[in-house]
Order: sequence, then structure tokens, then C-alpha cells
Amino acid sequence: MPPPEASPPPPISLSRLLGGHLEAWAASDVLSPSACELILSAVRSAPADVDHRHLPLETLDGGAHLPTAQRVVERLRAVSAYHAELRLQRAFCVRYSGEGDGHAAHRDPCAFTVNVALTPAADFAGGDLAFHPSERADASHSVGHELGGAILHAGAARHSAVPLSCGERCNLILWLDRAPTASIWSAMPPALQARCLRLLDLSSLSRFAAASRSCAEDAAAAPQWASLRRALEPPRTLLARVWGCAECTDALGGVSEEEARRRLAAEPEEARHVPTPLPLSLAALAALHALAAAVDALQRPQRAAPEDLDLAEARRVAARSRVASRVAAAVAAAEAAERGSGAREAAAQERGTIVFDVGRGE
Ligand SMILES: O=C(O)CCC(=O)C(=O)O
Ligand SMILES: [Fe+2]
Repeated sequence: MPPPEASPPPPISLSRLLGGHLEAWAASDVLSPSACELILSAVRSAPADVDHRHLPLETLDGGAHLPTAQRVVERLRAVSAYHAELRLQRAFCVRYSGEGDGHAAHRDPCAFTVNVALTPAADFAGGDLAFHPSERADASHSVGHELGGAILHAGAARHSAVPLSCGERCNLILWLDRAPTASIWSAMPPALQARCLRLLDLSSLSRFAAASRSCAEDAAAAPQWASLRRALEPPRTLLARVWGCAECTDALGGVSEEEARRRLAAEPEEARHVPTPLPLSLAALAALHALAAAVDALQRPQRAAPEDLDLAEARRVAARSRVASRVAAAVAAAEAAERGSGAREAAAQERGTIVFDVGRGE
């Protein structure tokens, strides 16, 4: 028997604070009060002559809190395919004490920042984290921070720590980067990007799309989409059916396209940023790619070997999205179809879902 898979970490629950190019989110209970207290006491016992603006986490308590920071990153990576390629680059604590102590407006040298409050709001006055939509210092949005909660933002979002009026404020800051794919891609000239895009097969394209927002947008514009759209016949109807299968025992057609759209619109906004006919999450996009590749393999078995499709990876990504998990079940049904219609129905029944025709006899 295969060993049981380790269960994935519970995703951090994000709620959007600011939109547009500033992009900030809040998440509560990212660290427990006792974890905050442990890190805080290590910060307080750091020698007085070290830089209290950037106390590296690895220097506190002999690095004992690094696994706590890694765990936060793992939980963030579980939020969506968009977050899945984030990596911890630097973890440090900031400590401000006394009137006037703050941090001038700046951008962080990283893709994404997680800022966790280690002190309760009652311990200080002033000291909010503020976001600045333009270079003008007078326009800013202050955001409240609760003990153990995090504010998350793009490193490029200009922000500051408003000077304290009194008390002490201490935060754990995590600077995250993306996997190298995104930075290599953004350094490539557009003509080379276009050539590379044309060379990627659909499963590579879906992996590439997960590297960053701009990779996702470029992937969605790739010419391979044309064949994908044809294979899905048409994706809107497919998705409405796939969504319908989860809640509706009377198989196909239980949910109208309008209803499917409404439900998709309820997906977290940060997971919806790919310009496709429907607001699909990246995970759903990856699963759709895999589905299209599976259809392709069924129709032209001599050209596309199943081991080239990396369906397992697509399914792993898809497992993070409610919508995409329905699509992934359809991928499994398509795979089962390869082994004959009896096996196909059995596989579908095992998963408690429906089988629909994935474009045979085109
Ligand atoms: O004090 C804060 O909350 C923000 C600190 C910060 O932005 C930084 O250290 O880069
Ligand atoms: Fe910063």
C-alpha cells in the first residue's frame, strides 16, 4: 500500500484590505499569542547595541523561531497557485519604542511581505502601518493590526510605520520572493518571451502560469489556448456542468451558466486574476489545461503519451480550489475513459461524481 500522504497545511485566510496597485490583505491568527510572546521576549532580550529595526530571526534564541516563520509561509503557499511559489527570503523583527519612533515610506526589496503584529494594540499609540498610493506623502491608508494577525502586501507597495505616540511596538516581518521562473521571465526581451511561450506544452504552460501574476497573464495569452478552447467545447458550458456535478445528483444540466458564474464570482478575489472567459482561479486554469491535455491524449494516443501530461501535479494544484477540484474529478474520469467505459463509470462512481463526454467523436 502507498504511504499515506501528509496533509497539507491549513491555508491562511486572507481578506482584502486595499485594491488597485497597492494590494494589501489582512489575516487574523497567523501566530498564536504564545508564539508572539516567545518571539517578543527574545527581541526584548537582544543586546541593546544591535539594530532593533532589523533583528534577524536566525539570531534570536539560536534560530528557534525560524520553523514558526516557515510554517506561516507554508500556510500562505497553500492559499492558491498564485501564492504557491513564494519562498522565504528574509525573516526579521522590528521594534519601535517611545514617541516619534517610526519607519519612513519605502518599498521592500522582495516580491511579497508578511507583517505580523507581536505586540497587542493596547501596548502603544500611533504606529499604524500605512500605505501610500503615490509618492505624495499626504495620501495614505492606515491599517489596523491585531496581535498575531498579519498584514500582507506586495513588496512594491509603498508603506511606512507611522511614528509612535507612546509605548512599544514589535512586528515579525517576512520578505518573500518567487521561484526563479518569474524573475528570469521578466528579464527576457518580449520577442524571446513570445518565442518561448509558443514552445511550451500545456502542462508546462500551466506550471509557468503559477510563477507570478505577469506569467499567468502571459500564459493566458499564449496561442496554445486556441486549441485548448476548441478542446473544451466551449469552456463555459463545461465549467457550468463540472460545477453542477458537485451539488446536483441529477447529473448534467443542474446548474445554469448564470448560476455557475455567480458561484465563481464568490471565489476569493486574489485567486482570480487570469483573463479567461470566466473568472477562473489559477488552480482551475491548471486543471483545465490538464483536462485539455487528457482529451488530446485520448484523441491522439500516438502523439501524447500520458506520462508527459503531469496530471498528478495539475491535480495537486487543483486540490486547492473548490472549482478546480470538480474539474480534476473530470480529468480522472477522462483518464478512466482510456481504460474503457465500464472502468470509466466505476471511477466516476467511486468519486461520487458524474461522467460527461469530454469531446470524443469531434
Ligand atoms: O513596522 C512595520 O510594521 C513595517 C516595517 C517595514 O516596513 C520594514 O521593516 O520594511
Ligand atoms: Fe517595509
